[in-house]
Amino acid sequence: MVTINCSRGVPKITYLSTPKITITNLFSKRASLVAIVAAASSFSSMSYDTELAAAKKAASLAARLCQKVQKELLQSDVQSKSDKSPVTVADYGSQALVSFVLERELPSESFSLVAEEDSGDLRKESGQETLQRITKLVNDTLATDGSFSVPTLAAEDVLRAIDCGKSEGGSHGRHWVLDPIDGTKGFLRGDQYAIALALLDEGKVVLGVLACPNLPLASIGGDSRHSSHDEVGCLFFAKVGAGTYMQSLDGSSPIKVHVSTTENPEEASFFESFEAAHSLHDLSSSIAKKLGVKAPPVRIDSQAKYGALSRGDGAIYLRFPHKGYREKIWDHAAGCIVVTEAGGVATDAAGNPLDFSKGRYLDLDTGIIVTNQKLMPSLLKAVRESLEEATSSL
Ligand SMILES: Nc1ncnc2c1ncn2[C@@H]1O[C@H](COP(=O)(O)O)[C@@H](O)[C@H]1OP(=O)(O)O
Ligand SMILES: [Mg+2]
Ligand SMILES: [Mg+2]
Ligand SMILES: [Mg+2]
Repeated sequence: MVTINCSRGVPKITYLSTPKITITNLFSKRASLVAIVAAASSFSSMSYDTELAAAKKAASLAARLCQKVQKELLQSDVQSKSDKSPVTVADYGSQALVSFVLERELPSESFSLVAEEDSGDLRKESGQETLQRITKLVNDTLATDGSFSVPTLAAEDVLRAIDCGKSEGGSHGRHWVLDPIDGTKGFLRGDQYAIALALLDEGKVVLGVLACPNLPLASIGGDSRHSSHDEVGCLFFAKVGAGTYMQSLDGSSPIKVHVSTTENPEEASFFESFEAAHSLHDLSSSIAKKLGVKAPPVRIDSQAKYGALSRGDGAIYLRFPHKGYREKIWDHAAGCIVVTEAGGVATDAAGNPLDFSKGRYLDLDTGIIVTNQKLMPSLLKAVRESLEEATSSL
């Protein structure tokens, strides 16, 4: 529902849930007309087509920047953040680029971005050389897209674009959610990583885009053989109620994708983090064994796992971070809609849906599990039993 409140002649529009328009305290006929036109145009944009096009463009350009850096990776491009996790010129450059492109492409919308990186270290004396390199990378990448007739961005513009990502998100209004490089450790190893961008509207994920520059276009499922000749670079995108599509980052026609429909755990393979520090591999293998999964785990970095799952490369994703780790919304928002619109289910270890409306962090029980609708009940049972066994053996 859209409510228009024109108490002082200025129409204020609030979205509620069902498609009905109410106009309260109208001041004049003119005000009411303005209000109805504004509501109708805002309402029609609820198809999120413009936002999706902008998100695809932003993530594809960011992927281009990241690919360039990964090819030329220099030791000086890697810094350590205060939590000791790595950050590269590509993480910063990707965030600046996505922030800049979204604002440019959607000038009529108020812009709120919840993103991983901030410019603190780049504003220090020691960060100046890195900042110059990032600024050049962003400008060079923008120049590869003919549609930006912008003058060259200055270092200060880049810092400002990065810092747009400080929003707290929440359950009201619209917020973009960005991980500029998800799986930085995979990126540094030359393996999988993703640029993950989603839009929250009133606390719900309404669209998501995952750019996975190193993911083969062909299946990476259990039995698939890979060769260095495999074509790589996938762009997954999903819109609420409209399904999930995949195209190549080079711009092939999108194809609709679906999760695996297997009901038989013996046929199901499962994904988990490459990094043992990110997820408890022993717990996953105990769950898989209980469930009857025969294939060994497929270990890859980043939300590329959600993308691979959405096209049926495997049937299950298990993620159990070590005690004390708090999951951030940018690590799951895009992946979650990509997999759910492809027919999958993503919950915490207790079976609760993931709630992206609580700010920058996800507030969840123990871990994240993803599979198809048919396997979910038996997966939840196996998770519960394995968690009970793990607790009783402490
Ligand atoms: N100690 C940790 N435990 C769990 N996840 C982590 C940890 N440190 C970083 N991450 C985040 O986990 C995600 C990668 O997960 P995966 O193991 O599935 O590749 C990334 O978002 C990564 O952040 P980042 O975005 O900085 O790379
Ligand atoms: Mg990081
Ligand atoms: Mg991440
Ligand atoms: Mg990241």
